[in-house]
Amino acid sequence: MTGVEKAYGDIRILHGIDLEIRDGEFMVFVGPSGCGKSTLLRSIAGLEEITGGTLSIGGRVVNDVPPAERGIAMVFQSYALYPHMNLFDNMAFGLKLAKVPKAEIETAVRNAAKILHIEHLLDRKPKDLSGGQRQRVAIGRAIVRKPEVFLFDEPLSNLDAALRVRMRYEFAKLHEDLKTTMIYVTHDQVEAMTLADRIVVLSAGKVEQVGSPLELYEHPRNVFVAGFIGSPKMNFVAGELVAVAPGQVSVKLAGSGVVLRALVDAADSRVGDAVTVGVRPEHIRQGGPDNLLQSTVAFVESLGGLTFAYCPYPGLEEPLTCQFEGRNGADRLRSGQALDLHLPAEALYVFNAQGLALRRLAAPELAS
Ligand SMILES: Nc1ncnc2c1ncn2[C@@H]1O[C@H](COP(=O)(O)OP(=O)(O)OP(=O)(O)O)[C@@H](O)[C@H]1O
Repeated sequence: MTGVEKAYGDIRILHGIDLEIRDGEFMVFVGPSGCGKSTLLRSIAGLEEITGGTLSIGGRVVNDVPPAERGIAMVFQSYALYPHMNLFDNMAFGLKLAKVPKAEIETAVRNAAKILHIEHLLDRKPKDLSGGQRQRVAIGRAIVRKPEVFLFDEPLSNLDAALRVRMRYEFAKLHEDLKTTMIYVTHDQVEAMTLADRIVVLSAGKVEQVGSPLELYEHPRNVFVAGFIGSPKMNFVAGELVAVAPGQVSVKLAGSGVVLRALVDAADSRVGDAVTVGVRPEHIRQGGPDNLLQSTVAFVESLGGLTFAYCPYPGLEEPLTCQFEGRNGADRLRSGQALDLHLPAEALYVFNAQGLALRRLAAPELAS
């Protein structure tokens, strides 16, 4: 798609989206509530008419093609099953309307039911199913149509946490089996990270970045993507550049005046520039040779395998979130305890006053 725009009257929702989705790709649209991801998906489906730009599917411009002729099948968050029909009829309905021969419908529905492990439920009505089973029927209804593209709008958001994890795996498997292009909308970045071949991060109707999950995690383009991708969220600290050398900068932190070194490409940056330093909770260490912040632990959360320590620091509105492995004594951390936090230079991100990331140098020691 190129320059895709959507407005309701004067209210512009999508601001010129350029995006290419590859054949067979699992593409996830992610972003905060209201950013326009459902609108973009519905525009692809043809359920919304775009107000600018060009939308093509498989090389054919579909701007004026009705939804039923776009070769897509959409699965909604609400499942939209027909309550009075049993599962077989729910899945067969679209094919019956399209006057597909009976034997062919029978085969298609039974195949889809097999893929989704709901063969034994075909006589039941939707009300006699669990949430996860209803979700499968909704997917089954899409599968029988053999679309070129599957569109999923927050399909897991009505399910409980354990079932979401299970269904996440089922989605990944479905994609592996069918190898059909899938576009999946979610506001949950963990879902995006685990399912996607590539992720599109959207905010306020614009694309912030497109890339593989690890590209976005390791090389976010800007503060928004850095803060959105990764769990727990990246910590941010305001500061000012006090030294600029090839491949590295030194940043004086606002509030404390502590100077941290970061291995980033300093091109176009100058001493005196206002910057934001970012560090992921999982990259903070207890003690180390340099880049140290002396803090007092305010609060500890132990999850067994992992321990989170929340550590206030002068100049920070919120305490730094630090994530430690449960072993090596991290499980004995207590609130009130003094802690030297080591922020490794190669793990730091630096963003300029416009919020754009200075290019990070490869950090192989962190990749493992
Ligand atoms: N028919 C409409 N008329 C006017 N504004 C609309 C209409 N439909 C959606 N919007 C607005 O468009 C914006 C984007 O909505 P959209 O549903 O695409 O967001 P989203 O990113 O999918 O959010 P969520 O995760 O909350 O569903 C929202 O601000 C919404 O209020």
